[in-house]
Amino acid sequence: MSAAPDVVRSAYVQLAVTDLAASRWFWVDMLGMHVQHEDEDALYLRGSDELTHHSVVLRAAPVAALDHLAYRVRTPEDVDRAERFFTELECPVRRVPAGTGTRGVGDAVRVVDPLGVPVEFFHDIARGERLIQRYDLHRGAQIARLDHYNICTPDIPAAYEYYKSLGFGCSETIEGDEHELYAAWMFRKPTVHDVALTHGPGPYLHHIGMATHESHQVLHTADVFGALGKEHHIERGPGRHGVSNAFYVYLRDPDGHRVEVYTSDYFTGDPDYETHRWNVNDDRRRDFWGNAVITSWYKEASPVHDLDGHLQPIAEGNLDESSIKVGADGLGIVKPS
Ligand SMILES: O=S(=O)(O)c1ccc(O)c(O)c1
Ligand SMILES: [Fe+2]
Repeated sequence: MSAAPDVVRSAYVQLAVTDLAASRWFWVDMLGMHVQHEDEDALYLRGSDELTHHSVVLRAAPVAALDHLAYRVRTPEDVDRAERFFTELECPVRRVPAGTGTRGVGDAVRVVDPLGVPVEFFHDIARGERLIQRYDLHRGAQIARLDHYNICTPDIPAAYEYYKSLGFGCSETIEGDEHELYAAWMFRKPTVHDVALTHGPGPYLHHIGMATHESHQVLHTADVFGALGKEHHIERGPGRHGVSNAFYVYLRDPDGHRVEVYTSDYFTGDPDYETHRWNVNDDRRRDFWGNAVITSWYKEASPVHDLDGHLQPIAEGNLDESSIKVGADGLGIVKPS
């Protein structure tokens, strides 16, 4: 097997959205992301800490879905490595030469990975103005940066092994009494995760985690949605996660794409970092204060495209979660209350 590409971090997401103006209100006016470029077809957005062209691309389309996730790799040669690695896995692979793909991004390769998720690997990307201390431009949720992706997949052990083969570490897991794996948080950058794997029917994009610097920004975000009578965009929280220890609120954008405003997780960069393991019956794992998790958080997620923009077929999860009450993990069967 050829060497895996050296992934640096989760870098940007491209979402298909059905109303660019409504999306602009949510992602720019409410979340406070900065517009790097916009035209009638798409918005290119980034957080205040981000020095590269964008971390979120919203593309006008008739159906809402994930176009692709994107990982930045360490060198241009790692784009070639990615092409070889996924070709050997017999995944759909497409080279996207500079200037033919996403605005601002150089030479890239797009694949449908073994989990059925469309993913781009790139190195070269245009730079943007340094906004870290442009406090005059920091607004809304004051999003600093893209932090992670959460994907729903029917076979967590297989997904875990796949991401391990890409060199990802594992910060935390949720496991059953017999150590069956319900969820795993995997990282390349030294924080809790670049990607989280959640058991259930898939492939789906469960959410995009966007980081702010402080928990008061999470609370303020919820207050502003409430003040505007837009509280229906708030799905879960604010609260404190067990896994990751982050403070969070989950929002749904106008198309239902789930966005987590997330802050205060922790460093995972030591070479001997050990995975922290939660039991699926510990009610503090998803919300450290034991608050139940709303059913929609388990049952709803964004469909994903293949490399030609067609929706991917969905496979059912392979773990029976019927014995676990709501607030467990994955997209479990919800027992009537
Ligand atoms: O709900 S969990 O505590 O499992 C959790 C932890 C970290 C996340 O980013 C997340 O979305 C969910
Ligand atoms: Fe998250």
